[in-house]
Amino acid sequence: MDLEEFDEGAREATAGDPAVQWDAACEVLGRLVSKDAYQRWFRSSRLVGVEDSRAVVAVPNEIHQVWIETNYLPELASAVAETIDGVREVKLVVEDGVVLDADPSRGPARPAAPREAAVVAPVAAESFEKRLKAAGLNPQFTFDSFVVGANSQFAHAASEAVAKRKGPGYNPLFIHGGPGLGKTHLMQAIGHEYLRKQPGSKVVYLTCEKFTNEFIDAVRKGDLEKFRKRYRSADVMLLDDVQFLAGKDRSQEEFFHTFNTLLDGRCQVVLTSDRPASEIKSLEPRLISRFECGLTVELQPPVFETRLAILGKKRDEWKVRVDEGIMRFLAERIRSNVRRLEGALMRVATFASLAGEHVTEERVEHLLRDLLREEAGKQVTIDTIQRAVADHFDVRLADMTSRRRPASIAFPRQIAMYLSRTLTKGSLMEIGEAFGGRDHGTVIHACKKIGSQMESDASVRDAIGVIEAGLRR
Ligand SMILES: Nc1ncnc2c1ncn2[C@@H]1O[C@H](COP(=O)(O)OP(=O)(O)OP(=O)(O)O)[C@@H](O)[C@H]1O
Repeated sequence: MDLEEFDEGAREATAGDPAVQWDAACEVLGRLVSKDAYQRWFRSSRLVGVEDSRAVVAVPNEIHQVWIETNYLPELASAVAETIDGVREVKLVVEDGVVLDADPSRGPARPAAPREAAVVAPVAAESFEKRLKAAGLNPQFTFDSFVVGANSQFAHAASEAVAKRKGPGYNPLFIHGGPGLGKTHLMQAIGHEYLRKQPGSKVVYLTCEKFTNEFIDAVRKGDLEKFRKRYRSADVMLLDDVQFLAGKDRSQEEFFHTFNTLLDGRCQVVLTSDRPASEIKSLEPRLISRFECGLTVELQPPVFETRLAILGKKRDEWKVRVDEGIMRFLAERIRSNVRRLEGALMRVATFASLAGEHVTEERVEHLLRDLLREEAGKQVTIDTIQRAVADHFDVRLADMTSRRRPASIAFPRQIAMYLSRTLTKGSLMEIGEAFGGRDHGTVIHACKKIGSQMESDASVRDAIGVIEAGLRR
């Protein structure tokens, strides 16, 4: 059937008037997309009709078709499904010879016969929110709500590339970093984007703890087949906190097979962990190498400007009022964990609204004393580095500052100097002073030596990685 025939057939088959139905759909659409997006992309579109539970929407040209298909299909589908009885799919077709008119003052665009079949989008009866919920996703965790800083630039770009299927071999994508730094947020943003662009895709988010518990349950009930089917048929699998697999041999075995099936079936897998795969204790080597065969990215703690931007974003999202000065105070004092930063903002905002008074820094200091004390304990100082390094190499803390020179002591001391230089703001003089009054030349020499050993010797790299991860936890 050609589309002109379809046009006629559809009109007859539809009980309602397409123009009236389109108006109703547009009313809903206007709430789902921005005013600007509505004017630009939908005002010159029209409903041709409905046939066999498929709504046919004509758009002025291919640019509209591609743009709507890529960016607004779920919203269009929801609006149409909500307002027209029995609609299960939306099809976009391109009008022939329509005048493209995005200016609302010029009246409605002139409809013409649809020319070309474009895309068929299945409309789930449920809303987008329901689909997010079914996938286990938090609706707030999107790319839009994620503030990108130097600490997260690479991880963010990789996640976007995966979501847009632009990465060549980013499978699996392995995101690691300390607690509360946005790993779950980024991972779920990928799932969110997939569902938005491909409403029919099966996105599964779950924590490794849940995976393990369900697996144990399935074994107990003799229900393994159902368990396998559920997870092995996903298009996108988002698995949070894989460090939880450490030491759980049977779960690792099952996970290994699930993982292989997913990758073989071209499912996109995204994993998060609080440390690099190679540092997860008691994790089978074959799993480590599987985890590392795609792309590994790290989230670092954000710098002051990024922390302030995150606070600004949350303040806007939550529509709360907190002074700029207090925001700066929070960004300055809470450095290691964005979740903690958010919690502090929420506490201050709640206090301000309940007490109805101007919140001073002294008041905030009192209000957040437990949190600020914990945070102060988290900060990496030359002292904490010396302790961590002495602990790791099993030497006495006093040897960090002593004059003793055997390699078994000089080497850890040089590593501690290197870490002090890279992880603290201490000057060469201050660092030298903290290591038993050594001069800045000694510190430079230690940093150069360890820096070049890091490049050539994997065991030095590993040792430093382990100490660093411990310091950040
Ligand atoms: N760059 C960011 N921009 C906006 N919000 C952020 C950012 N980073 C983290 N957050 C917020 O901080 C909170 C904690 O983030 P998330 O749960 O993703 O951390 P995580 O790294 O998975 O932590 P954990 O390892 O403890 O599970 C979330 O509410 C998230 O939205």
